[in-house]
Amino acid sequence: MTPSRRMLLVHAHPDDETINNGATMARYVAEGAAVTLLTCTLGEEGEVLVPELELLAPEHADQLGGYRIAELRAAMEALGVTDWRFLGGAGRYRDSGMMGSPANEKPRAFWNADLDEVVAHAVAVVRDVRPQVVVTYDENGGYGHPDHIQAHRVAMRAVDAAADPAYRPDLGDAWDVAKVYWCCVPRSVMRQGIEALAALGEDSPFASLGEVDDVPFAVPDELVAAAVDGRAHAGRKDAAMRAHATQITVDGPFFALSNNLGKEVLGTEYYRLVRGDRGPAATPEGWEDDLFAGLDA
Ligand SMILES: CC(=O)N[C@H]1[C@@H](O[C@@H]2[C@H](O)[C@H](O)[C@@H](O)[C@H](O)[C@H]2O)O[C@H](CO)[C@@H](O)[C@@H]1O
Ligand SMILES: [Zn+2]
Repeated sequence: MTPSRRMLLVHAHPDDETINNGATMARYVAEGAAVTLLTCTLGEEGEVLVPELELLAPEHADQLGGYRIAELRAAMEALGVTDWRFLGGAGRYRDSGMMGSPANEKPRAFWNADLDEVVAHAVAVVRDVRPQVVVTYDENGGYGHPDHIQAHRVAMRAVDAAADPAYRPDLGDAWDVAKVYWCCVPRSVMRQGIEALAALGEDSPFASLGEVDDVPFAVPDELVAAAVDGRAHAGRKDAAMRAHATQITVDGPFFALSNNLGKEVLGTEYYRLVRGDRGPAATPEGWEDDLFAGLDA
């Protein structure tokens, strides 16, 4: 029987889901909600942090995408997520590389995809899953990665199109998503994380994140709508991060990507509400503590 509470997360690469929403996903799975992950690319253009796997990189054997499918499978097992899909099927859209990199020009790059085609693939998933809640990135993709920006565009257009009965009825009955959230980190929380990193001292394996204002996905606290306390599931998030070993180094409560920018493995994850009605204030800051708050799901 399909759970009454259903959420869909739209992400660009394998690892984004865990970094941004790993604790949230694990919590809602544990609470019996249906959690579906839609990943837009295989992450073929990523760097490789595991020395013995470095020949998988795009400039060598170009096999990283396939390998990251296995990493994603292990991460989903760690979080308890059983419904995870690739947009248009595994391998349809290629990781576009960082903004301005030569990979942006590759013909199959997600950044160059025909948006109408991509949105149709996404609408098919929305109308199949029928989520009350959709989670994706803000309009800058969090930090300006082209695939994140494209994933944001596809998700937002798919939410609108899926609700329109006149749009592609062959893709399923219209479905109106009740609430749409964008991932974020409150500036106040980011500031605490930077101070925690600094306290590790110069010999920390994780470089500091710099100043709060330098962190593009840190937003003023007043823009935040929800804080999901997933600390009871932080162990699952930690295991899922470790599953993405080619992309993420985890050391205790901190993790870093290949640019060594360290962040704290946050058990509490934060969201901006951009569609739908905000549920009742449930935290000292006046935020929701449940993405399904206010819904009779
Ligand atoms: C978290 C995320 O979106 N990772 C992307 C990103 O990876 C970055 C990229 O390899 C960059 O060169 C590094 O300096 C940085 O540390 C990485 O986070 O871009 C990759 C290429 O598009 C992508 O595969 C990866 O998932
Ligand atoms: Zn990404």
